Amino acid sequence: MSDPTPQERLEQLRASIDNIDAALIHMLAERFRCTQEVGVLKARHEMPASDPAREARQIARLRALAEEAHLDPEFAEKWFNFVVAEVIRHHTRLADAAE
Ligand SMILES: O=C(O)C(=O)C[C@]1(C(=O)O)C=C[C@@H](O)C=C1
Repeated sequence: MSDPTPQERLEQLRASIDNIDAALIHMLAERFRCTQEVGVLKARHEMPASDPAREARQIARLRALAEEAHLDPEFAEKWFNFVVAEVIRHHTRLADAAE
């Protein structure tokens, strides 16, 4: 079989990107389902919304995984901090509603 044209190769790659983006959305939704339950638990038991020690451990772990996977560890850390900021916002809202 002949090599794909540049346009065909672009379309093949975009089909893979579409699948990866869909998987990421589903994984993020699953993560937020878990953190939502964590938020309810924390609000009910008056636990602090954030846990900086847990975050530090997770950042170290994710940076190491990123390096192994040839992904920029700075990017991995930024992604984690971005997601955690949103989680803490949700936790805080739940705690305020429980007061
Ligand atoms: O593990 C927790 O205690 C959470 O609330 C979850 C989570 C996270 O999204 O990974 C969010 C906030 C905390 O500071 C630490 C971790």
